[in-house]
Amino acid sequence: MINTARGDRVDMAPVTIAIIGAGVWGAALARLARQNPQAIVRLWSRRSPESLAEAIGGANFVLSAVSMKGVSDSITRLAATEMPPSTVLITATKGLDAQSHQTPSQMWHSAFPQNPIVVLSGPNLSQEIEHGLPAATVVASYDQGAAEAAQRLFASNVLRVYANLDPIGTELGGTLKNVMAIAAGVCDGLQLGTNAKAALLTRALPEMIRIGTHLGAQAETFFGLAGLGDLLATCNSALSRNYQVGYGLAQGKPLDRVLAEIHSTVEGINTVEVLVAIAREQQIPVPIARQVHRLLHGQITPQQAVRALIDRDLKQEFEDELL
Ligand SMILES: NC(=O)C1=CN([C@@H]2O[C@H](COP(=O)(O)OP(=O)(O)OC[C@H]3O[C@@H](n4cnc5c(N)ncnc54)[C@H](O)[C@@H]3O)[C@@H](O)[C@H]2O)C=CC1
Ligand SMILES: O=C(CO)COP(=O)(O)O
Repeated sequence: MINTARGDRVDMAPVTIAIIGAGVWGAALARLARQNPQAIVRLWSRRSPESLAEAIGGANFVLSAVSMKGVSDSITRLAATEMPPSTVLITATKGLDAQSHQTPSQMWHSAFPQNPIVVLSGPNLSQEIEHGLPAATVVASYDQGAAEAAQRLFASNVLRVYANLDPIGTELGGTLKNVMAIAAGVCDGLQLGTNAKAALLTRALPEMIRIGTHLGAQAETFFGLAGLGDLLATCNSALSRNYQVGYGLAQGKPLDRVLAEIHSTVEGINTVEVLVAIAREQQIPVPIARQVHRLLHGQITPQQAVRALIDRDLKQEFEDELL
């Protein structure tokens, strides 16, 4: 049991964390880590005056909060430093690699097989975190000690942190829900109502589980904060950039205009490509993701996407589910 009441850490020695990627999520995570009086927090970006080697020097934790497109490059940069194998690597990216279809934690593990790898993911809209609103998140690792160290580091009176032993499931919950958030934005943008939204989110979860378990996740993880929790947060918030994409498309705007207006990372756009490719190869039913994919490629209108989902062959509710 870890005592973190009111942010006090009775059992914690000073620790240093270097955060790579000073986007909105990296900045919010730095703010969260600074809640811990025992933490020395360094936030590094490609524009920082100091080198990456200097930024990570003596760090107990190195956390990557770069977008998916920056993960390979960040790995290459870090590999050129002399990071010791004891450094705990935390990944907070929600995406899938377009070429290898790997998750970020799998990529980090391939590059640094000796370092403990922790995934940090949950229903954590950065703007709410920046406003100091309370939230909960998950740190997951095959190395329980590393997950618990990350838990002690981030737990505070504004963040409740749970640990688990399923990094892939934790990571994929946050990644796959981005595709569903695009669909949810369409649903709200078309003003389809609460019944339709409940149906969409309920059917989204087994779709995420089918792909997630194929990729090595445990099904039960999708019922936790990093799965259902993040699905609910992202699909119900206009703060979500993925949701904003769906909402904008439902208003008849072209995708390039919607993306120009958002002017930030929208991971669901690339994730749906990987998700649909895996589903095709493995013949995994992902009807919502398929419609999102067709919509983003301009092959159908938002209205046609809704119609296509409703017109599917009738079936048993749990016929091909894993649960
Ligand atoms: N914003 C949010 O509410 C949350 C975001 N995330 C995830 O965190 C990741 C980052 O998202 P945001 O910070 O929101 O996006 P952002 O667009 O604000 O920042 C992305 C950051 O990645 C950096 N980056 C990109 N390529 C890089 C490279 N080659 N080397 C070094 N840095 C590079 C950019 O410079 C930028 O600082 C995404 O995977 C996102 O899904 C996760 C939880 C919450
Ligand atoms: O992952 C998030 C919240 O948990 C952020 O969602 P967006 O990337 O859609 O803004």
